[in-house]
Amino acid sequence: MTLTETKIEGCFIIEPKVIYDERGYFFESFNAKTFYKNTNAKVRFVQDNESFSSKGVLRGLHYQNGSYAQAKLVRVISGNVLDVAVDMRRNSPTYGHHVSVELSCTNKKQLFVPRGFAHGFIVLSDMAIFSYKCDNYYNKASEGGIIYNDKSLAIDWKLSEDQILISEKDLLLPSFENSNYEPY
Ligand SMILES: Cc1cn([C@H]2C[C@H](O)[C@@H](COP(=O)(O)OP(=O)(O)O[C@H]3O[C@H](C)C(=O)[C@H](O)[C@H]3O)O2)c(=O)[nH]c1=O
Repeated sequence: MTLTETKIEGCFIIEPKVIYDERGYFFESFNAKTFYKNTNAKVRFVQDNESFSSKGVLRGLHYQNGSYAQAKLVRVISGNVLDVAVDMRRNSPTYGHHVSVELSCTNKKQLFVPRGFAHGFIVLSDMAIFSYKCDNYYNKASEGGIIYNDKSLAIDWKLSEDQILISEKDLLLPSFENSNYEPY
């Protein structure tokens, strides 16, 4: 397993060691000892999520506020997505900056998104199964987010506007400047 810290401190790209043989492949999708040793992240994952989405579906940009903030370890089991994490930590030197990385069943890359980030992804393949670990439970009342096409963030989602499929809820999310983000 190799871990590479991104330009945003605390946000890591993880590439597992894949073992191929005549039957197919095997890799450890999570190993606590390696993960904690290499990220020094003080997280204890308590919830796994999985979602299925068709091409063009954009889920995000979401976070949970305050004490319900979630760190996430995200990966793609099938398909190919562009995954995006936006630094919402006002005291961070990379406040308002984002990381975007293609995660796919082919590259088997994972992204560790610490607490204090808005997170989302867009499906670039015909479909995608997205699987991730969270270090805090879902809490609907604490949900927040920012609109995907916020001008100040200028995220390149790779697909054209007419290809993007987004929920009514996500279309109503506020701009980055007007977000309701509460520090954890
Ligand atoms: C997140 C979540 C949702 N739900 C229920 C609530 C709704 O009835 C249904 C779909 O929820 P939602 O539309 O919020 O799902 P996504 O748009 O995929 O939300 C996720 O999108 C981006 C990618 C994220 O990083 C977050 O994990 C999460 O906000 O699942 C649950 O029961 N538990 C949960 O942990």
